[in-house]
Amino acid sequence: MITIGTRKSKLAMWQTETVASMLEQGGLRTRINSMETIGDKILDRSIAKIGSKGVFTAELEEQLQSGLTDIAVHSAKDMQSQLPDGFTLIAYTKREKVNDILLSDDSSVDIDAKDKPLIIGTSSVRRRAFLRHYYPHVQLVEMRGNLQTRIRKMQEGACDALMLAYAGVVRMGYGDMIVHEFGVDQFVPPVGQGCIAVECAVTLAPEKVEKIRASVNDLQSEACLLAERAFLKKLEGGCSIPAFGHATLDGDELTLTAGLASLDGATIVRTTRKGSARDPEKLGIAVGEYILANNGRKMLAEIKNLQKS
Ligand SMILES: NCc1[nH]cc(CCC(=O)O)c1CC(=O)O
Repeated sequence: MITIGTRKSKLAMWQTETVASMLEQGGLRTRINSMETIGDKILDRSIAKIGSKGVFTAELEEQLQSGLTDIAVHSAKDMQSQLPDGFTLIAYTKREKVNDILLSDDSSVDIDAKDKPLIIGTSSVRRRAFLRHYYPHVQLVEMRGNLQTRIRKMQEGACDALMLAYAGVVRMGYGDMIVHEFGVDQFVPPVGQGCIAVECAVTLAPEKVEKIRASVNDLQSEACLLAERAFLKKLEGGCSIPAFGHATLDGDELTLTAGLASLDGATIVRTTRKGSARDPEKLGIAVGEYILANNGRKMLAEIKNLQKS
């Protein structure tokens, strides 16, 4: 029996049920133990302001630590690059499409019509920075809460469209409200987008770890995610900084595009590099070092300063 901890949100439950059914197909019995975390309860402040460290994960990790659960299922994107001591990610699912999209009730929404006013709801610092950079005519409003809440706020008039990850929107069944897909060349996705990650305590029995990996882990996703996460760790970042990183795999060759934007979108530093899939972290670290050395370190200090105020 594998006991799975998860947040209660619809997306978290969808992801957890997906992983549970992969485990069941691998011949393992499962039980789901869902809970509401601090991050789910605080909806009136942006995550960057609450302090992103573990607001969605700390309580799930307590359950892993105590042995109440064997694994926790998360959106890989929401995981800090440096997990607390004693925890590790052991499996990554095959990825959904990784790009961002615009969601709206109004199919006439056209972000490229630069003479038409457009209000977009998002609280992601990366999406805000990219929008300011590539679409300065767009007006931005803060938008938190789960997908269903955000759609309701949009329908009540808070904004014309929401900017979201394709993966979450399609998983929740709102694919028919997509009015625009952003290309990953300009809007480089955040580290981990579209992938589900399995976390456990380092004390979990190795036989269980192996069985879980055998039914859930996708080796290509894993190579990409290890490179992306090594990059983010080099920047000491999580989802509260406007960093981005997207790896793809072709045979044995990994390609990582990653970088950092300033909060106002005025400056974007990025690079693309190739490396071996046999050592994904080496590529992630090299790209992180390059970004830090090429204005990234200074930009990070400025970002942290602005977020304090
Ligand atoms: N930060 C919330 C979150 N975490 C994962 C997803 C979408 C699915 C994914 O990328 O795995 C979302 C919503 C969004 O960013 O639109």
